[in-house]
Amino acid sequence: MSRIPVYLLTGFLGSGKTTVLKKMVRSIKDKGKQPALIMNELGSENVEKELFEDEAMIELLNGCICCTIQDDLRNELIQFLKQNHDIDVLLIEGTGIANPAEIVESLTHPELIDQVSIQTIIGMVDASRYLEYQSLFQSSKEIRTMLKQQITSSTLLVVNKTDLIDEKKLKKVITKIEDVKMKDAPIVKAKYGDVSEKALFEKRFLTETVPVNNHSSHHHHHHHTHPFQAIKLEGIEVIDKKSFEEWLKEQGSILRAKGYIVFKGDRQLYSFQYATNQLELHSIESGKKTCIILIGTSLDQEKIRRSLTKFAKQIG
Ligand SMILES: Nc1nc2c(ncn2[C@@H]2O[C@H](COP(=O)(O)OP(=O)(O)OP(=O)(O)O)[C@@H](O)[C@H]2O)c(=O)[nH]1
Repeated sequence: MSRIPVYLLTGFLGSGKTTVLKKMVRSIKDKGKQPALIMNELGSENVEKELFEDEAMIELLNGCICCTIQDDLRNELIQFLKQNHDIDVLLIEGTGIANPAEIVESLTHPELIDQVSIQTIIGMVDASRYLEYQSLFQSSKEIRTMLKQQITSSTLLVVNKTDLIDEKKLKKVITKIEDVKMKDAPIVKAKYGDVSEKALFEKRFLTETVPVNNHSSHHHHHHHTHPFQAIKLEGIEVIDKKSFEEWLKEQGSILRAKGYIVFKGDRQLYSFQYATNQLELHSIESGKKTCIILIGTSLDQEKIRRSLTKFAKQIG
């Protein structure tokens, strides 16, 4: 099944997300394709809804995708994709305070990862307020943390509202962003979100499914840079628990792992969560296929597949 391309837009309140979203909707429609939008508002009403009257839309109200309604996003999206087969592209705008990593989290859930393909995470930055938001005296720790999370998980950074500041201040803003952003994520300057289509739509996130028992050599070499990746490994029958933990820790560039596994000598199916070097296991009813989903930067899928093959018993 082919995955539906997904574009994520993130950025602090008022940074210009909706401005860019409108532009993206227009260019998708100009190509004769059908976009759908997911807009997430903190309040109980989405005031921007009327701007996108013609588009299929899921509204997630009364909460931020990143905290209270992550499960909602996943479930709504699963339902939505079942019912709307004519959608070509999905655009997701988080609230101004969403952490995009949490949206990536929902989209790479085992139930959803085969249906969607994140293309890029566009981080909007309000250049005219950035220094103020970073200032210890003028903002709060929460705001600084939020901005940092948004910038570190974006695969393209749009420094917007450059019309409101001078060249010197802009340079300072860009230097600060360069200090925290993902290595391969480019920075583009913009006024009213006037970023080229090429920059906005370029694929900068890779989602792949890799069968562990695939011994044939038709593995593709990706020459493009993908600063961010999600790899789904499938076809694993049982795995040795101790080796699995060690293996996860050895994969330095993994930010997050999850999936369903069965351990050697234990027929129980587990859902596992791995973050900040900690493995959490929850036994679940059988009925799900085993898989391991890895999210990280510069992952070498062939190396990962080979090292996993060493200690995992495979299906087929
Ligand atoms: N001066 C200036 N204003 C801009 C620019 N980009 C957007 N704006 C204006 O800033 C306001 C906020 O822009 P939006 O695109 O709604 O920002 P947003 O990130 O969606 O805002 P939230 O919904 O609060 O999260 C609007 O009035 C825009 O017209 C820019 O580059 N320069």
